[in-house]
Amino acid sequence: MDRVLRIGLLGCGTVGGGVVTLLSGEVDDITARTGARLEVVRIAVRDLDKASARGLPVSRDVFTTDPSAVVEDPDVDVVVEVMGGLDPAGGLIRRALELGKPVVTANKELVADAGPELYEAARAAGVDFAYEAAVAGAIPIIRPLKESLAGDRVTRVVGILNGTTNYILTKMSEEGADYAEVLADAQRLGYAEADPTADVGGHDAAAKCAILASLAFDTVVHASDVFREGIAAITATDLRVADRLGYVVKLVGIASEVDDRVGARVHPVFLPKEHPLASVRDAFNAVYVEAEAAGQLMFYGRGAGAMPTASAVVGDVIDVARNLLQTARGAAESVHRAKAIRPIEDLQTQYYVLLAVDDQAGVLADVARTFGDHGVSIAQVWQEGAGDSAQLVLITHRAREGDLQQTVGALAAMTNVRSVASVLRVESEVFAS
Ligand SMILES: NC(=O)C1=CN([C@@H]2O[C@H](COP(=O)(O)OP(=O)(O)OC[C@H]3O[C@@H](n4cnc5c(N)ncnc54)[C@H](O)[C@@H]3O)[C@@H](O)[C@H]2O)C=CC1
Ligand SMILES: N[C@@H](CC=O)C(=O)O
Ligand code: NA
Repeated sequence: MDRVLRIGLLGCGTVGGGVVTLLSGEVDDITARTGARLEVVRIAVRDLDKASARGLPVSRDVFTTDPSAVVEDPDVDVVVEVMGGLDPAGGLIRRALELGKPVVTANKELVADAGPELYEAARAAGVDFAYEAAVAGAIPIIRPLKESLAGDRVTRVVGILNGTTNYILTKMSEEGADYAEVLADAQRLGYAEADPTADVGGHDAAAKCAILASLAFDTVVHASDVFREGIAAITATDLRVADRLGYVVKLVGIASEVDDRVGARVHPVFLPKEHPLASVRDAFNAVYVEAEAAGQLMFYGRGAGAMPTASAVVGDVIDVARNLLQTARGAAESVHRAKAIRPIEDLQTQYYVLLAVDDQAGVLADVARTFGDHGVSIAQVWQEGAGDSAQLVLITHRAREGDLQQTVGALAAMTNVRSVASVLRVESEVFAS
């Protein structure tokens, strides 16, 4: 008879539902691969009636509204956390590890906040803590960074790390879709976080960027160390200008190490249409890794949605279950070394600046002088519209972010500049460090 390993799920929303579906649909294959039958025996949810009404292939008495009961249940061998948020998820995971139960999570917010403490708790308990689903959904990227590339020196990681925003930007630029309507679609399709401001504000991508930077550079980078801008301010004009100049607008996360300092940033960029990341559309994600010996690698796939995310979660469940059967642990995170965070002001890249201006003689000269006064050189400039809707579009040469920020401050204070409507970084084919 097959050995049975019993799974306790914390949360059964988009991802949890996918996990239950996957585990119950491929029983024979999963049993063969694991060496044990995996059975979901307890599931914590907020609303019992809502959970039962979903028609998932589990009996009603599996559900509870008490997540602690799942963790504490002696019948639960492996805990899968797919409820999200810092609390109570963090405390529940700590307790599960303390009880010697391996944990699988999809919670990037928590891993970016408390990852090192949780890895340490898992190490002390001699069990696994796995989080492949937390970054870029279905795409295997945690395991490649932690294991496959352990012999190499990663220098840079660039990723489209949020499906919701990539979906929104794709629909806005290709179909002229309305921002609010596409965001509602992304929510309906199960891509968005419970609070979608985490997606559009760049917080979700910043958490993922922090996790990738920590793994790539053997250090601890928290989400708060990641410079962050979201996509809420992107306009149809920005998308049109980008297109005209041969770019697409993408929200990217970029982590790099230069001279023992780690830079980590998430913001929208103008990306050349021929860059491999430019063709990553809809809710797809991609992570582009540069390593000294391996050269360039690109990982591509679905970064959000029930089944793609469940694929990564169940892969981890099988991994930790195999280890549990052998009373072994999988690869641990490397020992962290303290590294300074590189301030965004030190970044050097090109910029696109859109200004609403008074349509009068001399304004262009005044604007150009302001750029020049701060050491920022202009590569291209033209006027769009006239009268009350006059706008100046400027593309700079490579400049220091600190100088650009000062330029923007000075522009905003000019009497003939009505507003600084947009400022976006322009990345050439080789990303700036
Ligand atoms: N939706 C997606 O495409 C992806 C989501 N994730 C992550 O997976 C996790 C879950 O996301 P979703 O399934 O989309 O969220 P969701 O909001 O659809 O589901 C959350 C579930 O947890 C339950 N829950 C939350 N707090 C609870 C509490 N205190 N007590 C009992 N039950 C509680 C809810 O009732 C619900 O069943 C999050 O950490 C998210 O960031 C990761 C990758 C992709
Ligand atoms: N809300 C996230 C889900 C996966 O992490 C996204 O849109 O990418
Ligand atoms: Na992943």
